[in-house]
Amino acid sequence: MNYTHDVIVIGGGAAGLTAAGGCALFGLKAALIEGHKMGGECLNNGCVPSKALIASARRAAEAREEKRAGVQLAAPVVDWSGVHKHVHDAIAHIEPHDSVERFEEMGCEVIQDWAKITGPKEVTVGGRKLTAPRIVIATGSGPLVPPIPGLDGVPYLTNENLFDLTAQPDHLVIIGGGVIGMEMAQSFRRLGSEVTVIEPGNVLGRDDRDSAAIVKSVMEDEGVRFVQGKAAKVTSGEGAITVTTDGGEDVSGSHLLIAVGRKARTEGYGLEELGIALGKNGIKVDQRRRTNLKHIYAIGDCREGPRLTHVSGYEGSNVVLEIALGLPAKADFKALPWCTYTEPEVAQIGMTEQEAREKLGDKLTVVTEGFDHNERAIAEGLTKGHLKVMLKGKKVVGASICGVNAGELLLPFTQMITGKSGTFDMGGAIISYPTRSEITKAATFAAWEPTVFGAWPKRWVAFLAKIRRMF
Ligand SMILES: Cc1cc2nc3c(=O)[nH]c(=O)nc-3n(C[C@H](O)[C@H](O)[C@H](O)COP(=O)(O)OP(=O)(O)OC[C@H]3O[C@@H](n4cnc5c(N)ncnc54)[C@H](O)[C@@H]3O)c2cc1C
Ligand SMILES: NC(=O)c1ccc[n+]([C@@H]2O[C@H](COP(=O)([O-])OP(=O)(O)OC[C@H]3O[C@@H](n4cnc5c(N)ncnc54)[C@H](O)[C@@H]3O)[C@@H](O)[C@H]2O)c1
Repeated sequence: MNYTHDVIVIGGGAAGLTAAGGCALFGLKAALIEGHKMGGECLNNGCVPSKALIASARRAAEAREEKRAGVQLAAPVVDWSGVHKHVHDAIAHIEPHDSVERFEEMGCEVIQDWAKITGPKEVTVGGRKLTAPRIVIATGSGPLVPPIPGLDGVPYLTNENLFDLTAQPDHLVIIGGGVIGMEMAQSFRRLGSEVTVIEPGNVLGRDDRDSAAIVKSVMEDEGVRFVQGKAAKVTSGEGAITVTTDGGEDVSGSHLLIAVGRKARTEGYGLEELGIALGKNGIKVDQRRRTNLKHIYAIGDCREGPRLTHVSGYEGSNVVLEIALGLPAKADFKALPWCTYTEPEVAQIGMTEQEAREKLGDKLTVVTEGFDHNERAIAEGLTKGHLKVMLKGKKVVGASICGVNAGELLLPFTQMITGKSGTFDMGGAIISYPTRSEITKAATFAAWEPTVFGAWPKRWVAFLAKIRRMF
C-alpha cells in the first residue's frame, strides 16, 4: 500500500516528541502533529513552571527562616511580576528544545493543527489525509474538574491558568492535597499568600505515610492550613469564593485552585468512531502500549496508568523500539521513580512500605536511616527526613526518601531494584564524604550486617587470630 508516512504521532508533549523524534532519527518518515503548544503540559503548564515557582518560593522561605548556622537573612521582598517573569523565562529557555525547528531538523514533518483519526490507518489534519501503517496517540491529559455544585458559577484556577496569574492571591484555597496541591500550597504560602488545602484523605496519598506526615507538619509550621473533607459545594460573594466541605465546614478565599487529578484526552478526535477501547480514565493498552487495534499505540498521560513526564518519555522510547526496530518493548514499572518537590522532598521508587507489607507480609524487612545521622545533613543543620529501604531478604523492592534533594538520591535504587547492582555492591562502594548519598550505603549495608558480622565470619576471624598468636 502507498502510505504518506511510516508513522503518524498525534501530540507534541513529552510522549509524542520522544516517539516522533526517535522514529525520525532512525530514518522513518514521521509526521508529528500538535494542535496547541509544542512541549505539551510539562513545558507549558506543568513541571517547568511549577518547579520555577518552587524555586522562587524557596528563596523567600530561606530568607524568612530563623537564624540558622549563625546567619540571619534580611526579610524577603516578593515582587510578583518578577516571580511571573522567572516562571515564563524558564519556559522560554527550554522551549527551543521542544520546538518545531528542532524536530524538523531531526527529520519529522511537524504539522501544527488538530488531528482526527479518520480510519484505521488514516489521520486527517488541516484538510490533509495522512496515512501510515503505525499510529501513535500521545494526546495527554487535562485537569480533572469535578462536578461540584456551584463550581461552574465561580472563577477557578487549574494548572492551565495558574501560572498566568499577574497578581498574587491573598488567600488561595486548594481543593486536593495530592502532588499539585501540596507543591503549589507550599509555594504560594512561602511567597506570602494565605493558603488552605481541602483534602478528604491523606495528603500525598500515593506516598510513604511517614514522609507525607513530615511534609504536612513542615507546611503547617509554615502556615498552610489543612481542612479534612471533600469539597461538596462552591459559592461566591463579596470578592470571596467559599468551598463547603461534606462535613459542613466553610472555607473562604480570594482564589480557588482545583487539583483533584487528571482526565485523559480521549474525546473528539475519532477514538469512539474507530472502536478504540477506553478504560475508566484513559485509552486501554497492553504492556507494549498497543491499543485493541494492535498497530495503534497510546502512550503517556492519555492512556490508563501513571502520569509523569519521565514515564511519557520512557513509553515514547519503547514505541520507537517497537516501530523502528520491530522489537517488542514491554513497559516495566517495578523500578518507577517519582518525586514531589516540596521541601523536604518526598521521593519514591518501587514499593512503598505499605505496598510491600501487603505483598510480602513477614518476608519484608524495612531498614530506616534518619538524616539526623548523616554528617552532611548535620553540618548543614538540615536533618529532617529519612531513607527507608524495603527488602525481601537482601533484595531491594522499594525505597522511600524524605529530605533535602531526596529525588537526586533515587538513582542507585533503580539499579538495585532492577538487579543491575545489589545491596552488597552498594555497601562496598566508596562514596564521597560528606554527602547525603552516604545514607544509601548505610541503609543497604544494614541488610548485610548480620551476615558480615555473623557466626561463620566470627569463627574464621577467631581461627586466623589463633594461628597468628602461634608465631
Ligand atoms: C502542575 C503540574 C506539574 C507537574 N510536574 C511534574 C513533575 O515535576 N515531574 C513529572 O514527571 N511530571 C509532572 N507532571 C506531569 C507531566 O506534566 C505529564 O505527565 C506529562 O506532561 C505528560 O506528557 P504527554 O506527552 O503524555 O502529554 P501532554 O504533555 O499533555 O501532551 C499532549 C499533547 O497532545 C496535544 N493534542 C491533544 N489532542 C490532540 C489532537 N487531536 N491533535 C493534535 N494535538 C493534540 C496537546 O495539545 C498536547 O500538547 C506535572 C503535571 C502538572 C499538571
Ligand atoms: N512532582 C511530580 O512528579 C508532579 C507534580 C505535579 C503533578 N504531577 C502529576 O500530575 C497529576 C495530577 O496531580 P493532582 O495533584 O491533581 O492529583 P492527585 O491524584 O495527586 O491528587 C488529587 C487529590 O485530590 C483529592 N480530591 C479528590 N476529590 C476531591 C474533592 N472533591 N475535595 C477535596 N479533595 C479531593 C484526592 O483525595 C487526592 O488526594 C498526577 O498524575 C501527578 O503524577 C506530578
